[in-house]
Parts: sequence; C-alpha cells; structure tokens
Amino acid sequence: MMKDELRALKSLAGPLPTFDMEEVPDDPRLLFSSWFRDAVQAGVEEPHAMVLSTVDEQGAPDARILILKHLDHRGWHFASTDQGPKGRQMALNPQVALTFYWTRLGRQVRIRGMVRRADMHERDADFLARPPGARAIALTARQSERLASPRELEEALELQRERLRQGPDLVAPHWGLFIVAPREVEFWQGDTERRHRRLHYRHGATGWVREKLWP
Ligand SMILES: Cc1cc2nc3c(=O)[nH]c(=O)nc-3n(C[C@H](O)[C@H](O)[C@H](O)COP(=O)(O)O)c2cc1C
Repeated sequence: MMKDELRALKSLAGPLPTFDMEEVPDDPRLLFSSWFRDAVQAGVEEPHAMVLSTVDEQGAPDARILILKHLDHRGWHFASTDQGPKGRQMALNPQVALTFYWTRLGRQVRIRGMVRRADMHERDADFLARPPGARAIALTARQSERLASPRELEEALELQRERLRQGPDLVAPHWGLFIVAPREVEFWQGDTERRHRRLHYRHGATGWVREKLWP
C-alpha cells in the first residue's frame, strides 16, 4: 500500500531553475544568500527551516529542524537551549551539519562545519527579540525532557509568564545563540531529467576551493 502510494508521488517534477556553475561567487555564503532570496521570491514555505545534524557520545547521528536566525561572515546562526540532546551533543562534539531543501526550486544546500556559541550580548539580544510566548517556553528550560502531563507544562508556563511580567528583560540562562562556521558547502540544483548540478566548496589553506560533482 505504502509502496504504491510512494511510487505515485512526484519528485523534482519542475519546472526548475537552471544553475550556471561557472557564474558563482568565490564565497559560498554569497551564493547561499542569493539562493535564499530566490527561495523567498519563489514563495517556498519556511525557507529558513533547516536540519541540524549532530552526533552523540557513541557517534550515533541525530537530527532535527531549527530556524535559521542569521548568516554573516562567521556563518549560519540558530538559537536553542544548551540543555537537551542537541546541546549536549554539540558540547561533546562541535562538528555539525546543516541541510536546507527548497522544494519549489528543487534546491538543496548542505553545510558542514564547527559550531560555537555567540557571545552573551548577542545571545541576550536574540532572546529578548523573541515573542513573549517563545520566551516563556524557553524559560521553562525543560526542552526534550519527559512530559508527565499537559497540566505540568501549563503550570510551568504560567509560572514563567508571571516571571516575565515581573521582569520583562529576563533571559533564560540556558539559552544559546550558536554559529556554524562552514568548512564545506554544497549547492545542489535538481533537474527533472536527473542531471542534477552539484557545486561543492571546501575551505582550504588559501581560501575557498570549488569543484563540480557527479549527480
Ligand atoms: C519548523 C520548525 C522549527 C523549529 N525551530 C526550532 C528552533 O529554532 N530552536 C529549537 O530549539 N527548536 C526548534 N524546533 C524544534 C526542534 O526540531 C527539536 O524538537 C528541539 O529543538 C529538541 O531537539 P533535541 O531534542 O535534539 O535537543 C523546530 C521544529 C520545527 C519543525
């Protein structure tokens, strides 16, 4: 049943844009910005949603979706608690990967690199810019713990909403703003005939080196 349903689904049906792999910037961050703008203009839903992959202490991979908060010369930024599986995994092993997929354009971007924390000032600014509900849930500081009952969550949230009413500038101590400095970035443009175009950037001793990859 599932097999037939899956076979009936289309993938990379197009129309899809072309990708001129000769006309690209030296720095993959510039190409990412340009592709990101294309995704926004094409109406891709939540183009800033990305998969963050990490590994645990046994070397077993883990992955979840997060929201991209910023991209600058340092890399790709995201915000989360430093507790819970991803926080612990990144503290043990700062090597991570980010993956974007923009369906309507048939484009995938894969980033591999090292994650580090932004300074406290930037972290606080990010936290205070979050809507009150998002700040209250972050202040509960229990992401990914076992939830005993919905009431437990409601009570904890009400407590934090009250703390925020008393102190609107409160920042969750376990909140983190993280930056992924890229070592490798791959741009993948899907093709309806499966002649996908792949451009791989690697950061070497003298700067960014690019090569094309087989589809
Ligand atoms: C669209 C979307 C956006 C999300 N954005 C974030 C985010 O920015 N930060 C975050 O901590 N979790 C975010 N999550 C939840 C994570 O996927 C994940 O459930 C949570 O961070 C716990 O991860 P962990 O158990 O691996 O630590 C988002 C989930 C989705 C589906």
